[in-house]
Amino acid sequence: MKFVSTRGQTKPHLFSEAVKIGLAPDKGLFVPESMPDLSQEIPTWEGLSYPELCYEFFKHFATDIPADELKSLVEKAYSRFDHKEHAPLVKLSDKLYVQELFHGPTLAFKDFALQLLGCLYERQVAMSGESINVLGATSGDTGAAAISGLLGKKGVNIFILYPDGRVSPLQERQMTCLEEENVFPLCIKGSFDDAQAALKDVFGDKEFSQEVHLSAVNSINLARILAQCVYYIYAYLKLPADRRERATFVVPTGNFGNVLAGWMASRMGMIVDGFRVATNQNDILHRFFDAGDYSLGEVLPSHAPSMDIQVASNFERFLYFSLGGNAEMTREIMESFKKDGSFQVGGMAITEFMTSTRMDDEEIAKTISEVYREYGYTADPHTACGFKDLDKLETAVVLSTAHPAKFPDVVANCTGVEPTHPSLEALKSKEIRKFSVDPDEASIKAFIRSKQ
Ligand SMILES: Cc1ncc(COP(=O)(O)O)c(C=O)c1O
Ligand SMILES: N[C@@H](CCOP(=O)(O)O)C(=O)O
Repeated sequence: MKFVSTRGQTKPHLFSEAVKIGLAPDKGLFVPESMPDLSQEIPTWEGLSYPELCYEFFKHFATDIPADELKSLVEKAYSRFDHKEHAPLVKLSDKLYVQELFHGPTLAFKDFALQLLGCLYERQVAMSGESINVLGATSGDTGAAAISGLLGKKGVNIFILYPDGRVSPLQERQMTCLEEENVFPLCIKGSFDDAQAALKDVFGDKEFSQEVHLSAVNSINLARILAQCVYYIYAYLKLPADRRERATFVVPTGNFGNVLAGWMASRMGMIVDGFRVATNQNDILHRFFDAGDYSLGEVLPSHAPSMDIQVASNFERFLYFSLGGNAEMTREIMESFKKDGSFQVGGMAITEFMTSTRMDDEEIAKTISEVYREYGYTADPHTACGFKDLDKLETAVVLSTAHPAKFPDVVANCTGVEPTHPSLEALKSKEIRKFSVDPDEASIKAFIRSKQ
């Protein structure tokens, strides 16, 4: 299996090479050259453990990694989860399920991909003998998960950009209360979009990328998306057989990596009724799926800070596939979006298979209270965005993307009970260590160089 760029100006790469590069040199995103048809295999995976399922899935993509090595990488990646099922499916009613994706080391769904990516990078460093510099941008959860996935791995420096004051206090502590010399939390003035735009400019400098062996941990990295496909298939196989094809996955959405992963799994043969993109008040994606309007607005802080995003990276992959793999058109649209901050849908079909909802802060708070009262279930503010208009769906699987204890204040206000988690409690007495940088290419490159 090879991977090509959504912008069509990069030669096809094998899995390990595409993972190492992260962003394609033509500034596009890597995607599989063709989608494997897994429709016959998926039913045979019923009953597999999470790591077993992950291995079966990755065999189709990581074709340049020997099978026994891939198996042990996957086993190691999922050894630090605190639930034996890793991604348990909780039934709230006959028609309503929640898939809990917060049982990894940093209590958010990002752990599923970043624990694995950490192991893939460790293998790469061991094989090449070259150190790497990992650069990421976060609105709260990717940063902590990336640091956890890479902690203690030899030959890796970690630089994480995040918007100062716009992640939850405990999310910030997860990134900054560490004593490791090779971890650099970099706060910037501005929004996550500013951090992500600067990061893409840094990756866009091919010479610099090669000079410092730069690697990506955001969902621009194709390994992130592929790893996230697995829990959809896991949930699908845990549903009663007669509900599977009637199910809609409801996905709290920001950078569009999570829902894209599910949608890709469906294109490989996981037959479901559809996907629901659930946004907070930063609703560019809702406006697109609802009315075909893809135009930038200002990023507004919300109760669900990790979804305070307007420029969703993975929308480019969705565009590429929806345009039938037309890289030239994808490139033109993305370039004009960068210039004008909007684009017209034109001939692109928006299907009922991907629908959307939006919630403002008032609705998020109301929903956390209602879900707690009605089902005795504590939803974090991101997960809460998924609980809208569910009566319109035959069967809903809401992805629970973060542990409520990461956002204790808003949850306690809505339920009367403060959610806690021992790993977060332990951080409260530790010292914060962070660095300030300007969110521009030159300042970030200078900082990275100064740490070589
Ligand atoms: C808790 C939480 N929920 C949902 C999302 C949105 O996921 P995605 O960016 O993949 O759309 C994020 C951030 O990515 C998050 O951290
Ligand atoms: N919400 C994310 C934003 C980055 O998304 P990613 O999936 O591209 O890493 C975060 O928590 O940082």
